[in-house]
Amino acid sequence: MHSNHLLLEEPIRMATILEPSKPNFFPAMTKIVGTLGPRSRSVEVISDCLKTGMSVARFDFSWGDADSHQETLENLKTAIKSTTKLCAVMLDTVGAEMQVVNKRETSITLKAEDKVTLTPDQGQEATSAVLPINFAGLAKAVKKGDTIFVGQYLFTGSETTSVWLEVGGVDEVKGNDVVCVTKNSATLAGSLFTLHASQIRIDLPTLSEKDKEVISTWGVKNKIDFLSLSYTRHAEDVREARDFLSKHGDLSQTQIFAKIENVEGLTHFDEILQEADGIILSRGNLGIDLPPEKVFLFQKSAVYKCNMAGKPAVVTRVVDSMTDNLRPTRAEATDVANAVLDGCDAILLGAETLRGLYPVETISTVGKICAEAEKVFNQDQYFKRTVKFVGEPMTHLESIASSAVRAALKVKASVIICFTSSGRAARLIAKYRPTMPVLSVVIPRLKTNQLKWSFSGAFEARQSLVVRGLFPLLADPRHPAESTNATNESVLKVALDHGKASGVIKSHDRVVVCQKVGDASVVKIIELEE
Ligand SMILES: Nc1ncnc2c1ncn2[C@@H]1O[C@H](COP(=O)(O)OP(=O)(O)O)[C@@H](O)[C@H]1O
Ligand SMILES: C=C(OP(=O)(O)O)C(=O)O
Ligand SMILES: [K+]
Ligand SMILES: [Mg+2]
Repeated sequence: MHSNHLLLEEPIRMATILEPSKPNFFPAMTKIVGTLGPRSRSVEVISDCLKTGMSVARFDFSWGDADSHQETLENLKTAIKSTTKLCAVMLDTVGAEMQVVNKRETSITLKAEDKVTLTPDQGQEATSAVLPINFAGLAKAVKKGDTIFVGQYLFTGSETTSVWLEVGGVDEVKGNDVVCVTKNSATLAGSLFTLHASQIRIDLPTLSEKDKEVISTWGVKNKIDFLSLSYTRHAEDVREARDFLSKHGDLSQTQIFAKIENVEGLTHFDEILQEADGIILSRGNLGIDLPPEKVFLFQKSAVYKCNMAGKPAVVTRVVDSMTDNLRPTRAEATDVANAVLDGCDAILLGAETLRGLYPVETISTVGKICAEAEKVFNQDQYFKRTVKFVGEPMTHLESIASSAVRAALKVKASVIICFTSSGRAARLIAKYRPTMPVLSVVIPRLKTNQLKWSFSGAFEARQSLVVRGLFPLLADPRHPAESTNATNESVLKVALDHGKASGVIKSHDRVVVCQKVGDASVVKIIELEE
């Protein structure tokens, strides 16, 4: 992989573009989050998704009930066991999402220039003249000329099932109803339609009552690794969610990924990033809230800020057209590569895996594009920029982490092995974007919550599955966290054996190891014999 590293900033021979890539033991360093749903819930399909490279499964509670999501999760567990591929679980909230209430799930045809009334009266039937919605405050939030978008859940933008509406005049806002003019003809079809009013403050809580209920039941039961906090608009939203999680046992360890889905979230990005464990650039919704010509600017600056903060950045909605097609458009294929070059950690697939015809092929295609882009990622420039940003004096751990990456590059190591308990050291290494994989060896710690003793480590290992370049390995709890030379050596041997078995480490390879010896953090370079 790193042996045939090209630099885009240098003239490359065009013919080298066509050279087939060497197969890797893993599909890509960039991670893939797959939304599981009707097309991706059998053990067979999920197993194939895992084998192809999905490392986080997203359960989106905007649709479906807890029982069906539970069934899918049980299938995921079976698939994890049989494939021996690790996968983290992400619960995605409904949040401040406006939805059309269409109980009978009939399809509704709307014609351009016709009028349609949005009403909070959920007792009414959805027809081409009236669309009942789940939010009473719309009439107060919008004004004449505002734009409202209605699309199928996980709308791709290219289907014919979404409409743009324009809010009519003052006289057209009647009580809580909003009369709009339809701007294009379309047939709304699908099980759920979501509504998006452009650049408007929607006075709905970020954690809805349903979200709280789902987190405290489904979330607790399944010890979710990540909470994907839809429509995060302020840092306070993250603090409230954190506070809620902390009252639910194991969920105090759940990481919160703030989803930036509208201009309000974008405006408060810096403070949200400080509070959150990671960011999801929710380009589906944000992409219709922002003028199209501004979307890339948000992406580039948000990913940069996440990188400098050492927090994972997840980009959504990359290959919508693969929902119904085996090949992405050239624009989409280029977009995936650009997200990797921008520095993202993971790609989140929505409709493609949830209801698409080719969930496995999509993961495979996206993984291959990511791997190609990683080969030309300008690591040198990135590394220097990051060191400069951090400034001096660095914390000891940051200095150790960046030195490990530098040493690994200089000696052309095939992997970096990092011992960690909290996951902090491994994340810091990943922050410097080494070109080689990082095996993060998570050493369990014995902990107590006053009621019982248990081992830490499982959350920490799974949570690294969203970080670019990190490949976790959960050490046997019999290896105590208090490192002595003897335990360090025996754990290192396990990690090396694992690396050799999976093909990432070969004889005579150099390996950089980051570990504590006594009280001192050290970076050592070892050269393997046979
Ligand atoms: N059990 C362990 N054995 C050896 N070294 C460790 C262990 N846990 C962490 N380290 C090393 O200690 C330093 C601090 O890492 P960090 O991930 O912050 O550890 P912790 O989670 O224990 O605070 C790093 O150099 C890391 O590689
Ligand atoms: C992933 C997104 O959100 P949702 O949870 O609605 O799919 C998005 O808007 O890109
Ligand atoms: K959602
Ligand atoms: Mg969204």
